[in-house]
Amino acid sequence: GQFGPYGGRYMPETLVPALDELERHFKAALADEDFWQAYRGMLVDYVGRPSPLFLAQGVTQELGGAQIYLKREDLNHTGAHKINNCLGQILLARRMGKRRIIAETGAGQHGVATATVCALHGLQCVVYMGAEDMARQSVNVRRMRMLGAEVRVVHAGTATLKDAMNEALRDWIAHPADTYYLLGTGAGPHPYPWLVREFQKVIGEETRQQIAAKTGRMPDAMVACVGGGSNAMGFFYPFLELEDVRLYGVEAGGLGLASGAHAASISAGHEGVLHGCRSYYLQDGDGQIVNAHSISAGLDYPGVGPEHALLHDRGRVDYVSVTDAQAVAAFHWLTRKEGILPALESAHALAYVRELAPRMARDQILVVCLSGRGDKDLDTVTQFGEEV
Ligand SMILES: CC/C=C(/N=C/c1c(COP(=O)(O)O)cnc(C)c1O)C(=O)O
Repeated sequence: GQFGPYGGRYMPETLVPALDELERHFKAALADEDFWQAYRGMLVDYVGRPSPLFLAQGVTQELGGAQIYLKREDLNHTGAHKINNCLGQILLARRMGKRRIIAETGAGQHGVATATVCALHGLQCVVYMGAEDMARQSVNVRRMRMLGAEVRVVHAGTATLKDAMNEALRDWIAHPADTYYLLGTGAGPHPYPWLVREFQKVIGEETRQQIAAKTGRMPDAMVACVGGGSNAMGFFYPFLELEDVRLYGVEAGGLGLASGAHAASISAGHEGVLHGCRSYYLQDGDGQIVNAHSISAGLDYPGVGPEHALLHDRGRVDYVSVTDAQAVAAFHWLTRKEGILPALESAHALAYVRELAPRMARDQILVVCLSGRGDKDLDTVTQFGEEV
């Protein structure tokens, strides 16, 4: 694999030419300064980068510990970090002459970002989305369709992200020549985990420059939520070499790890293969993938990217989890304290910040990746409150 024993491309033979073609074009793009100039230009002029690094004084005072900075990926165009990856991959798709773009989505943020770059470039867009996720992220379904994408409902399995990814891969296997699969997280067959990290590391590169400019130092701790792992990996990657910077990846603890209803692939899973990639997955004794659960559609996936699996084994990143209830509480907390509505996915990172910050000294620095905005989650959060 590309990440120690993890990664690889465990896919049907019919996809090998498409994966080889993608890797060849990505390597050529990596060496093409014009490609990166075009990509970086769009990040500034279209996405609105650099995203702010905001010192959240309200929550810092309340918790009485570390200085808490928020990396505001929620302020990007389309409302999350997903656009960073989509802008890079759509330029690749054009280099490859592909006119039909497909994607999977769970929270709908990746789906909206894919539909956005397809509208921008006049390309056909098909997004696969589980029926469960279409219901709980309905505002994003409407945005995708308004942007001209065809949203295809997936009823199989739990009708969530894993099932949407199954259908997207089946589509690609059936149309490898004319179709580009715009994969939305740091998972899937090689070269996707590497490629997505390269298009998300701008988050961490900006953070490193911003925190140095604001404080003259590096952070003592960084926190990000982990679904497939792309916002966390993009955020952490430029800091991996700085051993004194503690890194925390927060998985979805759902109804609690003991309940079995969660999506904590590293905390409660083990090595296996899914969607073409060797990594950590939630599996039963026979190696069958078990259903994941999370209140947040974007974390509701029974696996994690291979680079996180390696960083876990090496002990470079601590992987923790918080429950649905803790995430919802953190959603209300940031909203009422800082006037910022976080995505439920990002609220998992914030819930862990509430535990970690008080354990740190006042002169220490904690940075958290606010991966997206919470407009899409208002109904979910309201309904959760009624159930309690
Ligand atoms: C690609 C499937 C995941 C999706 N979203 C995942 C997500 C995540 C988790 O995905 P990763 O960063 O890749 O772990 C975190 N924050 C927000 C705002 C998200 O929307 C999506 O479909 O929008």
